Amino acid sequence: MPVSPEKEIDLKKVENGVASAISAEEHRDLAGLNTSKKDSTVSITVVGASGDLAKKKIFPALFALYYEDCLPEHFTVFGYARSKMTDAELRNMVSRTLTCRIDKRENCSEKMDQFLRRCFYHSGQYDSEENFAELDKKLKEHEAGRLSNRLFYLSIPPNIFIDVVKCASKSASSANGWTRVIVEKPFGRDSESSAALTRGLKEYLVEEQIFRIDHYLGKELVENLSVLRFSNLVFEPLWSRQYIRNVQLIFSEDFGTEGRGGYFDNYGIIRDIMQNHLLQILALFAMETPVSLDAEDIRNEKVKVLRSMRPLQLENVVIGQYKSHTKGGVTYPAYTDDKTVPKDSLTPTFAAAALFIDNARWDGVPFLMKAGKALHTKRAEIRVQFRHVPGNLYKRSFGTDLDRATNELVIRVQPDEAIYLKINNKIPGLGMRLDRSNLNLHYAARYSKEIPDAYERLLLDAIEGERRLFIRSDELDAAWALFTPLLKELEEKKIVPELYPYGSRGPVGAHYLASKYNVRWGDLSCEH
Ligand SMILES: NC(=O)C1=CN([C@@H]2O[C@H](COP(=O)(O)OP(=O)(O)OC[C@H]3O[C@@H](n4cnc5c(N)ncnc54)[C@H](OP(=O)(O)O)[C@@H]3O)[C@@H](O)[C@H]2O)C=CC1
Ligand SMILES: O=C1O[C@H](COP(=O)(O)O)[C@@H](O)[C@H](O)[C@H]1O
Repeated sequence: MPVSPEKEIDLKKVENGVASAISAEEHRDLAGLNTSKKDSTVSITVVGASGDLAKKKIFPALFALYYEDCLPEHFTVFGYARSKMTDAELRNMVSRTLTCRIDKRENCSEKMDQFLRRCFYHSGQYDSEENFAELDKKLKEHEAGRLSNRLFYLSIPPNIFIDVVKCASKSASSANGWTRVIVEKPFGRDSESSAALTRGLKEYLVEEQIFRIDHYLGKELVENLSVLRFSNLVFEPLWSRQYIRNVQLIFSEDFGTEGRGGYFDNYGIIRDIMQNHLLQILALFAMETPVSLDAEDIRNEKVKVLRSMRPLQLENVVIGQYKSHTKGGVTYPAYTDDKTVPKDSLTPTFAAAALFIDNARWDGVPFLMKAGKALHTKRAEIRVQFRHVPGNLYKRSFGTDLDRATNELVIRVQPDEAIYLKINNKIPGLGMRLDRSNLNLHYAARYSKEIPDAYERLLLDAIEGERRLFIRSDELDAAWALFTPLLKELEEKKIVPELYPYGSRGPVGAHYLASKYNVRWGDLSCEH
C-alpha cells in the first residue's frame, strides 16, 4: 500500500539494499521504523475477525499487549469480516472467547473493559473497494487527524489475500504514516502458487510492508536459540559436523485435525508444519553467525542455509495418517471420519524426513524432522545428539550400547519450556558406576515470569517494524524449492500413507528411516 509513487521507489531502493540516496532518518521513516512519534495512532484491522484464529489468538494477544502497556497510547482495533455484527457484538464475542495468560491477573476485568472500548467492527466483503472505503472513513474518525499508521492482519483463507490487499491498498491505506500487512500461512501450496501469491501481493505492496507470520518464530525458546548458541562459548564451538551426530526437530500433537479437516486436507502435515515451522527452526539452528542482529543480516544467513540444502527425496520421507482407535472405552476418530475429509484421502497427518545441508559446517549430518497429529503426546522439541567421545576411558561402563553414552542437548519449545543437557555422571559412592543425568534449565522453576504467547511478540514486532521474526520472500522461495518436488511426487504417485492408531507414537516407518542414518528418535514421553 504505497502512499505515493516516490515513496514506493524509495522503498524499493531500501529493499534492494541501495538506500544510500536517502538519509538514515528517511530510511527509518520509509521502512516505518520511526514509531515513537508522539502524535501518531496505530489502527489494527483484523480481517477475518469472525474466524477461529482471530478469536483464539489475535484478540487475546492484543489484549495481553494492552494489559502490559505495550501498545501505543493511541490505538484502535477494528474487526472486519462479512458476518454481520455490531461493535457491541464484537466486544461480546471477544470478551467471551478471550482467554489468555492475563486472565487471573489483578485488574483484569477493568483493563478488559478499557480494551474493549477500543475495539470496533465493520462488516464488508473482501473484494469491495467501497466497503474498505467505509472502513477508511471510520478509521479516520478514530485517528482524529493524527499521523496514522495502519496494520492489517489477514486472518482469512489465502485465496482471498490478494482481493483484500487490493481493496485495502486502494481504499484504506494510510495517507501519511505506514501501512503494513501481516499475512498468515499457508503462503501457497508449492513454489508456483507461492510465487504467484508473492507477485499478487507485490502489485500493491513493497516487501517492507509484508509481514509473513510463522508463529513458531515468536516462541520463546525458538527466539532463545541464537542466544544459547552465540552468547555461550560452550556451545558455538561444538555446533558443527565435527561434534554433532544428528539434529532432530520434532512436532507432536495429541489431537487430530478436529474442526480443521477442510483446510488440512488441502495441505497436509508437510505443508502445515514441516515446510514452515520446523524448517524455520532448522534454518535458525544451522545458520552461520550473522553480521549483526539486524533482520536483514539474520534472514540473509537463513536463506544461505536453505539454499545449501538438498531438496527432499521420497526415499528419505515416511508419511502416515491416523486411524480410529479405542482406548479405555473411548473411541478416537480416524482422520477420514471428519465429514469435510474425503473417505479416500491420502493426505498425510504424519511425516518424518531426513534432510541434509551440503555446506562445510553440516556436511553429512542428518537433520531429522518428525511432525504428526493425533500422537501420544503434545510436544515440540529440538534434540541435538553429539558424537561419541573418542577413546572414551569409561566405555566399558556403558556396555555395548555406546550410543546411550553420547551427550544430548534438548531444547523443549513446548509445553513446559526447558533446556537440558544429558551428561554422563558418576553415581556417588565407593564404586565406579555411571549414569545419565540432566543439567536442567526448567523455565517454570527458574523464571517466575510468564512466557508471552508467540502472537504477542509478533504483533508487537509488526507494530514496531521489526522484521527479524518474519519470513522474507526469498526465504519463502528457498523453502518451497526444497519441498515442492517431493510434494508433487507424493501426489502424482498417490503414495499411500502408513496408518497409525490415534494416540500412538506414529508409523513404524519413521523408526526405519531414522535407523537408516544410525539415529534413534529421542523419547518424548519418559523425560522431564
Ligand atoms: N486457526 C488456526 O489455528 C490457524 C490458522 N492459520 C491461518 O490463519 C488464517 C485464518 O484462520 P482461521 O481463523 O482458522 O480461518 P477461518 O476458516 O475461521 O476463516 C476466517 C474468516 O474468514 C472468512 N472466510 C472463511 N472462509 C471463507 C471463504 N471461503 N471465502 C471468504 N471468506 C471466508 C470467515 O469470515 P466471514 O464469513 O465472517 O467473512 C471466517 O470467519 C488462515 O489463513 C489459516 O490458514 C494459521 C495458523 C493456525
Ligand atoms: O500453524 C499451525 O500450528 C498449530 C500448532 O501451533 P501451536 O502454537 O499450538 O503449537 C497446528 O495445530 C496447526 O495445524 C498449524 O496450522
